[in-house]
Amino acid sequence: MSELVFFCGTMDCGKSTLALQIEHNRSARGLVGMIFTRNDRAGEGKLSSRLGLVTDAVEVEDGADLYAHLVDHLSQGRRADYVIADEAQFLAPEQIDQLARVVDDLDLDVYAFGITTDFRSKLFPGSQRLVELADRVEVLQVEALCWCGARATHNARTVGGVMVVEGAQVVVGDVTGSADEIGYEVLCRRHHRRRMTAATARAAALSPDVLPVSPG
Ligand SMILES: Nc1ncnc2c1ncn2[C@@H]1O[C@H](COP(=O)(O)OP(=O)(O)O)[C@@H](O)[C@H]1O
Ligand SMILES: Cc1cn([C@H]2C[C@H](O)[C@@H](COP(=O)(O)O)O2)c(=O)[nH]c1=O
Repeated sequence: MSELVFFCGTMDCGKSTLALQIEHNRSARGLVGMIFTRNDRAGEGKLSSRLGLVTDAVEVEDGADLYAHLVDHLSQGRRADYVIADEAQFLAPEQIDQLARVVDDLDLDVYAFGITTDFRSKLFPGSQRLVELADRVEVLQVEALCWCGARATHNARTVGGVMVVEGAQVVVGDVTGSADEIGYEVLCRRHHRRRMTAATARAAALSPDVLPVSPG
């Protein structure tokens, strides 16, 4: 029985790496995948991981019908034995419904990868629909860590290392942004709630206000 599986986690927890491994293992056995992505940091039509691996993919445009894309592809006599959709948080809810239809009507496994929540800890609409429709939701086991050492569960957006809570839901970026750029940092819930990033925690620790005062 084919499945719609949603592999999720914070940024930088290895989702794209796992997508590339699934692709590698299946193609090594002669299977052919249809790979979708949207807004990958490596550019249009790419699925990339921070480990340096990258593969070509179909860039999903606004309004694209993913079910129709598969039907067209197959009716031209071309193969697709399974489907991978990376950065699935950026897909529209209707596109997730189309992926579920690919599973049910075309009998193909669909593996979707994405972050569940945005920088304000609100669900992305595409991820919400995946949680609603997936046969299985798998949280990645290679956990990213907060600066405090706890498991990171939330994604913070930063400007100059300071967490921001205003702005558009979608801003493509990385966890290694330079100081004055918009970037991201993964945090535990406690530090996300307190808006305490690695930079602000370091600054607080260096502040004279929190240095121990010697008596006398
Ligand atoms: N230099 C490195 N050596 C070993 N592992 C690395 C290195 N750089 C990144 N990684 C691993 O890659 C993970 C990020 O993988 P990636 O697939 O790009 O994440 P995601 O798609 O979830 O954002 C990191 O959590 C880490 O485990
Ligand atoms: C939290 C958050 C993230 N994004 C963007 C930033 C990256 O381009 C992707 C996540 O990619 P990854 O492979 O999982 O690291 O999402 C965003 O647009 N809005 C957000 O709130």
